[in-house]
Amino acid sequence: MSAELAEQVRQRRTFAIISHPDAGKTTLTEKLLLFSGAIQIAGSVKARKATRHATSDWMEIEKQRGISVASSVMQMEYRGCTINLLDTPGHQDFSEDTYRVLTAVDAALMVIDAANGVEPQTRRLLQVCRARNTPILTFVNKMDREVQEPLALMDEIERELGMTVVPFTWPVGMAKFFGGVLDLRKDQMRVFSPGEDRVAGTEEIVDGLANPVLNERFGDVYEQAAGEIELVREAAPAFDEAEFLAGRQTPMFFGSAVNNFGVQEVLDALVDLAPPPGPRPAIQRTVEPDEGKFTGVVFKIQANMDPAHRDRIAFLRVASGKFSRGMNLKVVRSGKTLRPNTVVTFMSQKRELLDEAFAGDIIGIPNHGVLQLGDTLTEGEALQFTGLPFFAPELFRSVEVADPLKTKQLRAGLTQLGEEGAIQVFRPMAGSVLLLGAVGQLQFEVVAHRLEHEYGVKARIMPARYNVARWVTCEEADGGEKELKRFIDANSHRLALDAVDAPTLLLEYAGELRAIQENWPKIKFHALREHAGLVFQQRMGD
Ligand SMILES: Nc1nc2c(ncn2[C@@H]2O[C@H](COP(=O)(O)OP(=O)(O)OP(=O)(O)O)[C@@H](O)[C@H]2O)c(=O)[nH]1
Repeated sequence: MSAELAEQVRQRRTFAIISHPDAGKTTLTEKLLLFSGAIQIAGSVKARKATRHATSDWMEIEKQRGISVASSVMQMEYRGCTINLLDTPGHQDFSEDTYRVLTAVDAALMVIDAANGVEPQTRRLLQVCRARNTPILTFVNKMDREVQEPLALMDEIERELGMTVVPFTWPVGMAKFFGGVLDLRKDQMRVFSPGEDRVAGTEEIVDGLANPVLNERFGDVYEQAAGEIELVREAAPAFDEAEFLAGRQTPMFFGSAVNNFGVQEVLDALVDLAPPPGPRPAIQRTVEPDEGKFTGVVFKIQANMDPAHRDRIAFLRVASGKFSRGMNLKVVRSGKTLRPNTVVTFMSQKRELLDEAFAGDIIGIPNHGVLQLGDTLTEGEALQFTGLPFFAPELFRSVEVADPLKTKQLRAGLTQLGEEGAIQVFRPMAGSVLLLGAVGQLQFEVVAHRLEHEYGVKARIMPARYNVARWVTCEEADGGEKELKRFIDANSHRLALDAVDAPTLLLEYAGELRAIQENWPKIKFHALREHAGLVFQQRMGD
């Protein structure tokens, strides 16, 4: 069994695709799936695009929710590997969700629009990848358009994202003079021909980067590319696997997703360079992927489209061992046992019933609230995986029901939406009005809409005076619980409890924080907390 398991793990790649909206993530995803033969026509990937023309933002989100259950995780087979591809929501208001998706992958594919270079959302996402040392592959897209010079792009990525860039391919020209890419490793040029429906692997290949044919055929743009390559070869370091795996060095590829050009190289790089599932830290110990026993962690919860059923899908990353349908799983937090029979996988864009899954795979477990974000599932062992982040909200609202008789429904609805990670809910220690905290404005609209349609509660969402939240803790050496209680007693008027009862300081101005920190040097203030009240020390700024 363990030899089989080790082999299954070795053949797995699990990665997220990240970019600023409109860089071509959807298009690239679709082409990757086409290449691997996972789909004939990337139906649901295309469908996602159609929703973009919806009239209002939250309606769009509503529609996307349904589609994205199917399209947010995709599995494909390529060159003997099982590749799990996780999509990340493009809208920055939903970046918390994206951050959590990034905890479930072993690598990330960054798509850059060659005209726009590094954009704000790329920067934010990269910060999270860097904090976790996630290896990153870079695809520079839209070379068929008027774009930035490749040297300038390379420089920008290095400077802005703090990684060394190692080009694996180099473009010859751009826009209508885009001739193709020089493959620096295979010593050949792949010639570009436009066409959305171009079949994989049919491009013309000319051997030898210095082949005189290239100069004759492409003239100036070839000469320029050859000159740039010389510069790059002198300046850029050689590819170093350890640096790549540590997230400090990124292989860079050029292409045009819409023209199906340069996509196969990316898929090959995922197989050849991206790492298989590795060990994952839990509070109690480190878990190896090829351990015999199953363990997994819930990193995303998504409500299903059918509000009448209220079922939700918990997305679980298998951290170790093998999952088989019908096996008993212990939810470590609650001690409850689950025996999921209708676990789904996401092969070929359809939710299919799944019989088995291995470390690295993503499985979906429909449930009615038994599973929460961050939950660890095991065959019995008491284990809690760490690392699922919750960010201190930056926007706050108070929430009340129009009809006081619906108070119970409001609380129930908010509890579920909070567990799903759609919003953060705080109960102030003084007073009874609930507070909502979000990272993006759109989250409030979605919550109001869903409260009404899924829970039958018309909620009044009103301005709140807070702008800053910090989770507070105190280490044992600094007085621990006792000192924390002293702090809480003295500040209860500006403290609230979050969904897992972690005490949180709420402030109107960031400036107040400094004064409080000075007065309470033994208390730690955190902008990021992990599931189960554990805390990251690190500040993840903008
Ligand atoms: N010219 C050109 N256009 C492209 C290329 N790849 C994608 N596009 C276009 O760029 C636009 C955005 O592409 P998408 O794939 O929808 O971008 P996205 O990153 O998924 O966007 P979000 O879903 O908003 O995150 C679409 O109109 C694509 O047709 C390319 O290689 N060349």
